[in-house]
Parts: sequence; structure tokens; C-alpha cells
Amino acid sequence: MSQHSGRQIRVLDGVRGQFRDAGSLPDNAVPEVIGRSWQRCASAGLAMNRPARQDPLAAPALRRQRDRNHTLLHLATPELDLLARAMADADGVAILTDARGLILDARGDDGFAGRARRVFLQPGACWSETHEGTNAVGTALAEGGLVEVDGAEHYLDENRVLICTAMPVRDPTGRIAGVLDLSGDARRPQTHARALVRLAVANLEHRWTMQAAEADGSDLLVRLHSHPSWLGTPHEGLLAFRDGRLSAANRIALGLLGLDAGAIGAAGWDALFDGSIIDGGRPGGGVVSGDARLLTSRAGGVPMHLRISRPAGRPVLHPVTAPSRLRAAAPTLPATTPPALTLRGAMVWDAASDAMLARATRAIDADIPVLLQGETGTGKEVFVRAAHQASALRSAPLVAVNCAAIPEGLLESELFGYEDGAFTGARRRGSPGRIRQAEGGILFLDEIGDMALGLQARLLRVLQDGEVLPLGAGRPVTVRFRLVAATHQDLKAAVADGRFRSDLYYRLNHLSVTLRPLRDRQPLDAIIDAVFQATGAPARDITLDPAARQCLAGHDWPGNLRELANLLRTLVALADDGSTITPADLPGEIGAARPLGPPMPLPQACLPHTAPVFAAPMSDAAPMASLRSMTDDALTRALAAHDGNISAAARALGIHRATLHRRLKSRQHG
Ligand SMILES: Nc1ncnc2c1ncn2[C@@H]1O[C@H](COP(=O)(O)OP(=O)(O)OP(=O)(O)O)[C@@H](O)[C@H]1O
Repeated sequence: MSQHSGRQIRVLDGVRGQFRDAGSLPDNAVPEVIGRSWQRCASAGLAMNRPARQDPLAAPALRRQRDRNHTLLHLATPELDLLARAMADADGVAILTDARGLILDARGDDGFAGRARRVFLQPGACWSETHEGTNAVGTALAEGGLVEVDGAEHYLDENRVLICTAMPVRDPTGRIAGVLDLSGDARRPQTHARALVRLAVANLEHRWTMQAAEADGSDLLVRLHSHPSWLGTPHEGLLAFRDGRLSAANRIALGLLGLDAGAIGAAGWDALFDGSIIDGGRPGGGVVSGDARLLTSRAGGVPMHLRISRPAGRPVLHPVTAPSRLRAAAPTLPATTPPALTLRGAMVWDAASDAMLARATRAIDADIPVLLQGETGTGKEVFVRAAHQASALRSAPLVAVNCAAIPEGLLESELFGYEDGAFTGARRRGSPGRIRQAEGGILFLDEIGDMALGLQARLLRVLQDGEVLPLGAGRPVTVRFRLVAATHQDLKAAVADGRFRSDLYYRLNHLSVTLRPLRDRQPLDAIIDAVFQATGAPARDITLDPAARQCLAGHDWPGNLRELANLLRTLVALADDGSTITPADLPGEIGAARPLGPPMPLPQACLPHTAPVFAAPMSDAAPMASLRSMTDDALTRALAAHDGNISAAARALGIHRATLHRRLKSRQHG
């Protein structure tokens, strides 16, 4: 029931009248939070007697919004059900909104739901303060904390029939992702609503942080509380660390340590605690885990009980459906290639890439930024497109921007958009910019390492505030998108050199995926076969001679999968139907490469025509000598002939310096 007595209601009616007519509020007439909200509504020109005016989203648009908030909806389902059950006797509904106050789901008493719809308390309606004046959802969003709005405390006369309690839900990066709300008839009792909502939000945020720690590959999970008996409950603080940086936290942990959300992605261990969890006494200095230990928080100087573990060892909390979706669509390659390789369209996937794809997909679904690293041509863009298709956002946009391909001067307007006439040459009616085009979907920033420092600062602000300010615009626009960034550069080194902002690096680098260069992918000849088949060669009965495959496997592939795929496509395009591609068809430097692989006589066509040091051992070689021993011999002679100079020896052998290094290393290891 409304907490107000009959007398209080009459007083409140008088206060409303005075506020409406004179714009003034007597001291302590309403709770401070309500007073602030009334003032905001009045300043926005909202009249108390304005009739409810909503235009709830139609089903397809609502579905899109629900897709965009897939993680929140998925994680909040148990809490919504529990709250709805708690409201069963109380004539009320449990509501989940997005970060703007748009109702995504409402569950509860049918009788009240019917009446609630009369005041537009229904999915697709927006309960921000701008739409509905002071109300629990909108005011909780504006204030950033739990708010109860009882009867006549609502700003609009029409909403006085309601009593509502709402609290924002924060994601593991500290951003408000939505609101949980209990709303009922102001004439009916609504007992324990505050405690219920607070508990539900704590549960939900706890689960979300645990899931994020799993998905982003955190190396440490810290449970903490000032009182040890709270450890292991949803009211414990949770901190996840990666590479010594705070990568995720729940609100309780931030509160206990006196931090704000800005610490996530930025603060290191030493900034948070006075003391170490590294056991200096043990060889290797491992992290102490298991029993709780006592450390003092730096901000408040409060002793905290900490229990430390490694999230990677935990079971996955939310099974991911993406890999099975992927596997269902992926035919296994014929018996000539190991079953660990699969073909999807023209793309070849090995087991390791599949595992990385599953992790990245899970991170995208959990709204965790993904950073892809890898040399040119390792398939970063192919990977993002596959992750997009496997994610819950597959019907939402994937907007790719190559930061290196767009001149620095244009990148700003391309990304952030601009208003009509913002600069000379600007398109009429302006441009929303690529960030806004990615609304609800994925923004893929390729070659982010090439972004100028000034733009890095602007991008960081967008990521922190969830708002973008187009050039020439007076007001920022709210944006929600998932971020995947990629680079072939060593971003850590770029941070150390001052070419890349460290705060942006830690924002981007929640889940880091490194795509391996072709030379590190094994077995290379199986990958070559798979890429060859993906060119469509089998349909034209074109085959790859084993000797040619050996030559290809011996090449260094500086252009990685791109170079290999392009070469094979060209070879197949030039070949006659039913023919076999032999070493003679390969470009000189590849046909001349020394093949590696199982011991077998060296195919004549692979013999280097240009490397004199090779010629001598070949003529001396016993006919049954293994390829490996011949190769070893050639390496030794080439090195001896060039006084151990690797570069000169590699040049003479006609192979890349890195290849020579690798072969020497593999020789050392037997
Ligand atoms: N899994 C794969 N299977 C087969 N071919 C692939 C695969 N991944 C990439 N390729 C080939 O490599 C080409 C380049 O891939 P992609 O553009 O994704 O690389 P990248 O790492 O983004 O390169 P860059 O850093 O130069 O932008 C693709 O067009 C395709 O021909």
C-alpha cells in the first residue's frame, strides 16, 4: 500500500498544487530525489496535467530492441520471474527496461497488467523522465540509484495510481544497461519492494560479472567484502583482473573500494590494495588463492577479506549456442584433410580458430569489447564477420571502418558524423557517422593502431559515456553498440611508445584474440589442401601434386592466408579442367622453397635453381637421404659459407630469414 496516510496524501496534493502554480516547493515536502526530479520535469516544460502520451513500439521494432539487449534480457529472466512471483498477491508487475527506460519485458498479475496498459506500463513504452515525468524507472536512470515513487509523488497526474520501485542494472564495465522495476496499484500493499529489487539487481550483476570474467579471459577473480561471512553470496564484491588491470567489477565491489566505473579498464592492483597477492616466498612467485586473506583498500583504508581464484578453471555459467550453430552449418572436409578442419563457405577453420571464435562470440553477446591482433592477412576481418554471424546480433548491423584506409582528416567525420553545414564540403543534411550506423550492432574498427591520438581521445569518450557528439552538433546522441577492434601492430608497444592511449587500450582489450600467422598453423599441408578445396578445384577435377604442396608448405607466407588463398585461386583459375598443379606451375620463389615435412626424396621440381649452396650437397647426397637430413646439410653449408650470418645464408638459400631461424630452431629440438 502507498506509504502515505490519508493526511499525507492531502498534504502532498497541496504541495503539487503549489508546485504547479508557483513552481516552488516547501522544505521537506517531498523526498529530495523527488523534488530534484520535479524540478527537472518542470524545466523541460512538462505539465503535471499532461495526459499520458505514448506511442509504444510495434512488434518488429520492439523485437529489434530486445535483440540489442539480448544479454540483459537473457540474464535478467530468473530475476524477472522471481519478482513477478513475489508480486503475485500484490497486484503488480515486474518490469525490465533498457538503458533509456524502454520497457523490454513486463511480467506479473494479469489483472493489474490490464490496468497498467492503460497508463502504458507495457513492453515497447518508454518510461524515461522525458516521457513520463517523475517515475521510478526514469528517475532511477536520472539519479543512478534505487528510487521509489509513491502515488502523488509521480509527476504526471495520470500516474498517481502507481507505486513503483526501480533500480538501474550496471554491466560489468559499470555502465547502466537497464532498470529492474516493481510497479503496482498505489492502493495495494507493496511490501519489501526495496529489498526485493535491491536483491534482484545484486544477483543479476553478480552473475553478469562472473560471466564477463569467464568470457574475457580474466586471469584473476577476486571476491571481497569487509566482513568474511558475505563472501560467496551475491552481496560480495567481485573484481576480475587481466594482465594486472581491473577488467570487470560489480557495483558492490566498486562501492566497497570507493571507486567509480572509470577504474574498470584503467586501475591496476596497486591502485586498489595496499599489499600483494603474489607469494614472494615461493619459486616463481605464484598467486595465492583459496583461503580469504586480509588486505587494506587504498581508497578507504578499510580492511577487506579477499578470496582469489582463476576464472578460467570455472565451468561456463551460460552455455553458448554459437559453436553448435556454427558446426551445424559447417561441412567437414573430405578424408584427405584432418577432421579438425572445417569449411564454411570459402573459409577454412581449424579447431583452434573455432575455439577462439566461440570465445569471441560469447564476449560479443555479453557486450565485452574484443581486440583482434594478428599479422596482415591472418583473417581478422573474416573472423569478425564469422563472429557477427554466430552472435545474437547477426540480424543487427556490422559496420566496418578501416582506420588506416581513411585519411586522418576525414576519419573524424566518418566515425562521429556531422550536422548539416558543419564544415566546408559537408554533405547537406549531415551524416550520422559510422558509430551511429552501428547502433544495436557491432562496430568493427580495423587497424585501430593507426588512429591519431586526438581521435583516440574522442573514441574513448564515446565508449565511456555511451554518447557521440557529431561535428557541429550541440547535443550528444546516445549510442549502444558492441565493439571489435583489430590491429596488426603490437598495441602494448605502441602504448609504451606513447603512440596509443593506455586508457583506450585497456577499454578495447577485454578479450584479446591473436590470430596466428600461417607459419605457426599446423599441419600446414592440411591447411593448404583445405584452402585449395575452397577454391572450387574439386568441382573442376583439378588436383594439387604432393610435390607442389610440399613447396607451398615450405614457403614463408608473409601475406598469410590472404597470400595463400590468392595464389591458389589464381592457379586454379589458370589450370585446365582435370589437370594437376605441379611445382612447375608455382611462382619462382615458391617453387624454389625448400619443402619441409615427412622424410621423402626431394622432388626434382622443388630443387632450387638459384641457390648455389644447395647444388653441391644435392649432387653429393645419397639417393635415399631423407629430405630433412639434406635440408640440415644445406643449412649448415650455407651458414658456414656466410660466416654464420643468418640474413646472408637465408638469401643464398632463397628463403626468408625467419624461415631459416625457424628451421634452425626445429633442428635444435630434434
Ligand atoms: N579462414 C580462412 N580461410 C580461407 N581464407 C581465408 C581465411 N581467412 C582469411 N582468408 C583469406 O585471406 C583474405 C584476407 O582476410 P582478412 O581481410 O580477414 O585478413 P586481415 O587479417 O583482416 O588482413 P589485414 O590486416 O591486411 O586487413 C581473405 O579475403 C581470404 O581470401
